[in-house]
Amino acid sequence: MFSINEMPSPSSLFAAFASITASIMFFQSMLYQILPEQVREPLISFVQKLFKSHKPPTLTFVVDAGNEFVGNEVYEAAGVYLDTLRSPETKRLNVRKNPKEKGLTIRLEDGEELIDMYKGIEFQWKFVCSKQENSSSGRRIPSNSSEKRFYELSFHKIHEELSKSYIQFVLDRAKAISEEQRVLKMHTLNNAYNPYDPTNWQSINLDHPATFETLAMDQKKKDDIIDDLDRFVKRKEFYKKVGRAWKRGYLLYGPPGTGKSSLVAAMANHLKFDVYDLQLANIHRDSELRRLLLATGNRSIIVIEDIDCSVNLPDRLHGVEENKSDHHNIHDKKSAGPSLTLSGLLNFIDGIWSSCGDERIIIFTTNNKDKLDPALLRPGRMDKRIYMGYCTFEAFKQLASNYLEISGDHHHLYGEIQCLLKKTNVTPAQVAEEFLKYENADIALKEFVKFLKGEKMEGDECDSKPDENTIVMV
Ligand SMILES: Nc1ncnc2c1ncn2[C@@H]1O[C@H](COP(=O)(O)OP(=O)(O)OP(=O)(O)O)[C@@H](O)[C@H]1O
Ligand SMILES: [Mg+2]
Repeated sequence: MFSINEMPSPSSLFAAFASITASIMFFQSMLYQILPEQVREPLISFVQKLFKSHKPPTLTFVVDAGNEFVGNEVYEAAGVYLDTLRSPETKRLNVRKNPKEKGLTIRLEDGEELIDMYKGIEFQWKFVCSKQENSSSGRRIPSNSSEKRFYELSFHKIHEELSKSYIQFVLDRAKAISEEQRVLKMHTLNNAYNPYDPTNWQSINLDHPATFETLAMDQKKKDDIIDDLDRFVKRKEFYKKVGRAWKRGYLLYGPPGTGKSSLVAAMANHLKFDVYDLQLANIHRDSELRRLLLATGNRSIIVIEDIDCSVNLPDRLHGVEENKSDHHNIHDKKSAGPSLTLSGLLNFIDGIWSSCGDERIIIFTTNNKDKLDPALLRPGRMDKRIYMGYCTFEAFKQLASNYLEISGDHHHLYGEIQCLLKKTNVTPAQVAEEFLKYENADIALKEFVKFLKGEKMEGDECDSKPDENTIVMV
């Protein structure tokens, strides 16, 4: 490039250096685009090793944990994301178990390094845990610790722009991973409920096994609910655009034992939302209701079970007047002042409170829809009403598959059972109860036929002769 007696100037040296660096980068991105995934990473890392002597200028971001008041999302995300990258060279990891979580939390230990490839470019992570000698130096140190923990993220200087999209990628991945690992919580009101204590919710892990797969319900209805939920969670921008609070109300109604509570659990498991079980009978005033609702987290389902009988809410129009006249409001007798009213509840459903949070689902359950105040059922309050009815043949087959491991539509008793179910009002809970009594599927079904005959209402007889060839089409 230069003749012997012609010394290169510093600027031409720098230009040559920059052009070599750019060529290497270009070569790497080309490799990234044209090579199949399996060989891409090893080849690129080989090329990088080849040029290792040619030390590129690096830029290092320090990602610290924040302080006790304001955390650092990038730090948290890095911990979660890096746990999914293991290098064969990793020697030490920090393992913890939070009593409230199911799994282990595994993080890098001091000095451990990892290399990640993003769009063909190398990003190097290092975890550092440094002891703080002098806590009066004015630097930010968590008050209960004399250690400073942080990650160093290093990369070639020319990739500063790309590093921002890489950090966004890490944040997004960590969010998705956390969602997968999320342990759902069931929040209930404290036993020693105190209306003046804002921390009245107590939580336990929600380990309800009900899922949409195991729920006995007609498939079309199930798909309709799943679609509705999925549409709701991905429409944040839409709700904002049309000026609506991002919430959805469901009313589940039907006889006892038809799966209303099971459906709530299936919804929570499907969406990975926490559940807040709001027992209205414990709440005395609208202000308490508001306080409790404000203390609920995002991505949650607020459930009010048996809305028709949990409280006797004063009528919306007569509200306080009725309380004063000592009508039949149970709360008013306990304390003076405005008690919990239907309008308080309606305000909350209408979303006045919802500016404080996102993604809330509100579910009311009842055995008697007709007893509800029509104001509760107005469109926009309860967006969807779902009837949970007596056991249909399709629901029965789902239960037979869950409890007796019978799959498909074939069993010589199915024809008779289908006929009997049409003439009987049995709930899925009763069917489940019968199935639990037997371990052998054939015996269970035979006994179940006897049970149905006992429950059967007057009407046509069903053919009780076993028919080996019955294939039931649904
Ligand atoms: N549709 C269903 N699918 C699967 N299991 C069901 C279904 N319905 C009821 N069960 C079984 O019966 C039990 C009781 O059902 P669940 O508590 O969901 O009924 P519910 O409609 O909420 O009753 P209630 O009106 O008394 O609150 C459940 O634990 C479950 O085992
Ligand atoms: Mg229930």
